[in-house]
Amino acid sequence: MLELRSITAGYTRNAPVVRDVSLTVAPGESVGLLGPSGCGKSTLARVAALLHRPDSGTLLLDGEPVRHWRHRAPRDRRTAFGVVFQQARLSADPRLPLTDLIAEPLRATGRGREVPDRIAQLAPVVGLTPDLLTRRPHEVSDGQLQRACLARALVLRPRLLVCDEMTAMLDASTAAALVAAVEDYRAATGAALLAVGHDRTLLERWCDRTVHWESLS
Ligand SMILES: Nc1ncnc2c1ncn2[C@@H]1O[C@H](COP(=O)(O)OP(=O)(O)OP(=O)(O)O)[C@@H](O)[C@H]1O
Repeated sequence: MLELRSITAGYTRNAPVVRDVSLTVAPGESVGLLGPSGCGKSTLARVAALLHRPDSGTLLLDGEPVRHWRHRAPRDRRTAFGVVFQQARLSADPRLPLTDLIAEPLRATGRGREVPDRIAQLAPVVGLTPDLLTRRPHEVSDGQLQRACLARALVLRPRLLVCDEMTAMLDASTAAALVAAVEDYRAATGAALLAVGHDRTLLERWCDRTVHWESLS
């Protein structure tokens, strides 16, 4: 469903951090992307999730080339992806109670009426109790906030999840709970997964196949 062909991307012209990288994620497949810190994994993950426009190369989604990234991408393409980042605090609006944080994508796509039902479905899936849902990010732990960020990523029922070091800041039991929540969602929906990280043991246990950064270009 997702094919990255010869992607070159970066933040300044003439100094790309991703050079000529190719990677495919088949429908329903889970792919682990392993590599050392700073090699460009997150940048590639952002390109894959349509959050960062590459300098060159082609991204095919369901065989169709993607021509627009970020807010210019058509809504049905943007909402095909659910993304979870490493640092929940950087990706969570500090003013919003967790329930509104999770509901953000529904409201942004004019589906606010679905909020109560989706919150009721997702809170137990990610292990958030009702008392936590009314708290703001500064009133919960990193692990609890990451649970909310995972629920937010799932709320529109994406066909592809991109988890960028989702568990890197978490203790082992929270990490295992979040991986289990992702796998339950994938088993129920057939969604695909691109999981980025540097923990070989975790990625090899979690994913159908794990590819090393150096083998991609
Ligand atoms: N917004 C940005 N502006 C400029 N340079 C950036 C930006 N984000 C990342 N970089 C640089 O791009 C390179 C690749 O970063 P990236 O975050 O993609 O690597 P990574 O493999 O995900 O690293 P880590 O495992 O440490 O998260 C690094 O040298 C980093 O300093």
